[in-house]
Amino acid sequence: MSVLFITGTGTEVGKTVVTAAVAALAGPSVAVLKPGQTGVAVGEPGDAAEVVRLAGPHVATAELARYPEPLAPDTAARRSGLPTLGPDAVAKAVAGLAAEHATVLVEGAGGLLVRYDEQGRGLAEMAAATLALGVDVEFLVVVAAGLGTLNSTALTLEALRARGLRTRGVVIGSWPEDADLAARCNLADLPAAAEVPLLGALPAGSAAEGGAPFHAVARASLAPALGGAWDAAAFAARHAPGAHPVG
Ligand SMILES: Nc1ncnc2c1ncn2[C@@H]1O[C@H](COP(=O)(O)OP(=O)(O)OP(=O)(O)O)[C@@H](O)[C@H]1O
Ligand SMILES: C[C@H](N)[C@H](N)CCCCCC(=O)O
Ligand SMILES: [Mg+2]
Repeated sequence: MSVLFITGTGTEVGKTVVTAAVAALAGPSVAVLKPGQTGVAVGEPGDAAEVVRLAGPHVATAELARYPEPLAPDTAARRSGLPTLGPDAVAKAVAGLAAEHATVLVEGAGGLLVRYDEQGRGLAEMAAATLALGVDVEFLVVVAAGLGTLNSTALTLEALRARGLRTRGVVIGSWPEDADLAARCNLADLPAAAEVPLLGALPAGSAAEGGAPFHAVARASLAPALGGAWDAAAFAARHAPGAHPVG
């Protein structure tokens, strides 16, 4: 059983798409938990539904709190009068899912230090509470492709290390079709900035179609089993200007 907390260097960086890609490759026993969903009304599809659309109906999903306004969970809870979500409730939910599924993916809202409750606790505290229950946890950090990502990635990894939290690697959430010089250099420089491996890059547009096409893109875009090295040079060659990439 493996539990991966999926965070990012910010919001809209591609965490949901990467969560779906990891779920697509995780085999039949996989669950995705979105502890706090914001900006989505009751009954509307949120990130968990998007993962199922992309990865398939076999993915079990759960969500613990939902707030209508597209804000940080703590802010959205305060403005709506709905209860905040604390790390212990999330840890219990993760442990329950981990007892039933070989792979559990937990997608945060926004970046790592986004606050979910009045004490300012968030995904890092949720992971620590899960570890305290005896469930091993690693992080996957979803990062941007272009100029600026080296700093935001290094800051996020520094914050994880300062909290004693382990990171499996980083993944570029959306690789642009017309990658510029900075993006292409970042393929080589991200591992040094992050001090963990670059495990893949999801081409922009990957979320257009779910099911088999998405599974093919996920297979072509992520290191097998998110372990070992990922061939960034081959990826760059496949996505070089004028190339006709497959995934
Ligand atoms: N590789 C990709 N291919 C296609 N669309 C993408 C890709 N990455 C991100 N997007 C699109 O960009 C938007 C933001 O992506 P996503 O929802 O994954 O961000 P997020 O980091 O999960 O945001 P949040 O903090 O709200 O959870 C979505 O509309 C998504 O479809
Ligand atoms: C609404 C959005 N899509 C996310 N769910 C919430 C992102 C909160 C980001 C807070 C911040 O870092 O300023
Ligand atoms: Mg998301």
